[in-house]
Amino acid sequence: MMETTKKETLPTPTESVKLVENVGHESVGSHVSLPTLRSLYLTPPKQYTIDDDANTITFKATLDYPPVRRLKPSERTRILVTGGAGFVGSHLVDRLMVMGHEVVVLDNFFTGNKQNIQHWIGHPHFELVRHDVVDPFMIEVSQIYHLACPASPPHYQYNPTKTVKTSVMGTINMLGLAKRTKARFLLTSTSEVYGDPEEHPQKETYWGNVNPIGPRACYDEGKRIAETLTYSYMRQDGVDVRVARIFNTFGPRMCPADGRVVSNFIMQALRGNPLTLYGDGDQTRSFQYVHDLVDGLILLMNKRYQSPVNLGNPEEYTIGQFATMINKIVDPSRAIAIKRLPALTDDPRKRKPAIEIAQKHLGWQPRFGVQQGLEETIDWFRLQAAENNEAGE
Ligand SMILES: O=c1ccn([C@@H]2O[C@H](COP(=O)(O)OP(=O)(O)O[C@H]3OC[C@@H](O)[C@H](O)[C@H]3O)[C@@H](O)[C@H]2O)c(=O)[nH]1
Repeated sequence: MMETTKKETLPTPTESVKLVENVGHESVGSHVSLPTLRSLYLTPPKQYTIDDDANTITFKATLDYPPVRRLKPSERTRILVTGGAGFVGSHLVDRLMVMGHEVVVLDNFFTGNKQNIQHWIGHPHFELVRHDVVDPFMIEVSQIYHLACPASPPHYQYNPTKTVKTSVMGTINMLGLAKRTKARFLLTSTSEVYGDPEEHPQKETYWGNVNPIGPRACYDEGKRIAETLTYSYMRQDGVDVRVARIFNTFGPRMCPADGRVVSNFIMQALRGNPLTLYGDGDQTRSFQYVHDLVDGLILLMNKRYQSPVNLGNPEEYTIGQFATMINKIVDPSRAIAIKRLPALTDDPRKRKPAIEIAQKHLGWQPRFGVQQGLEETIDWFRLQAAENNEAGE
């Protein structure tokens, strides 16, 4: 069923409308200008040439790597990022590389994409290993950012047993590595540990309302046990741990077909198709731009706070409002068309982070308004569509 709705009124964004030009925090060396980061995904050097007559594509080696900060060897840290070729992982890798550190990426490329970190391959500070964290991995590192796990509901529900194994065995393996090497370990947990919350906004002290046998359980129970494992290794073995509970995040390098609301709505609007709204569209989410999340993760790793920390932008929208917003940015002249689909099982009705802990203990709060983040993300999706067309992919 397709219908056309009238424009909905959007809530006033809580963020100032001043555009963000710099990200990061000098206290942990993560500060960098936004144009520097944008050059890594919005204007990457073309790494192929096309011969239309012969119908061939020729890939080139990268000649110039992006500049990285000059650190003394004693200041440079060897950092492992699991899931480093994924959406969030690759932005974290960009930042750690630009900061001047040595970065080792593990990825099984189930949802990650080599292209996301292509611009670092061959760099003397960078290593890429195709590896599944379900199997043990040996290396000497000082910090571990453990991101590896599919995060989009259709991806993590595609093979739920594997998702549980990734969270449980993957986290045991990485905690074992942290224990042996005395590396600091950061788990990327999720707002999904709160399930369909009965407390709003969600504070870190809330224990959640999770259906342990539903279709989302492989992910939310998987991450809950990953948190349990993390604090068990801390108490039992003295591992120095950090836990980030990440709320809905969006940005360039989201997989256009990953099935989450931001990529679905943007792709549908760009193609001139109706936007698919699950259920009544009154369920809410709070969306943060990926650079804010990366700022928060690096601060968390480098500060001393060991309890879980919410990282998210409290700017809350109903999904119906969000559809209107995306449609308007993509094409202000187009009346929105909505295709209503049945509500998903166990879909949380509302979600919004309480961020007082991050503000107090990390000195972090989001800087990007949703509007600026969406504009940049839509620019990137447009670029992708043009490039894929050209490369015939
Ligand atoms: O096309 C769509 C896609 C999604 N939706 C709705 O939009 C809302 C958000 O859905 P998403 O799939 O983007 O993300 P969810 O909030 O359900 O899960 C996310 O939670 C936090 C993270 O850990 C993960 O990235 C992801 O699991 C849901 O209510 C969903 O039903 C639509 O209405 N239409």
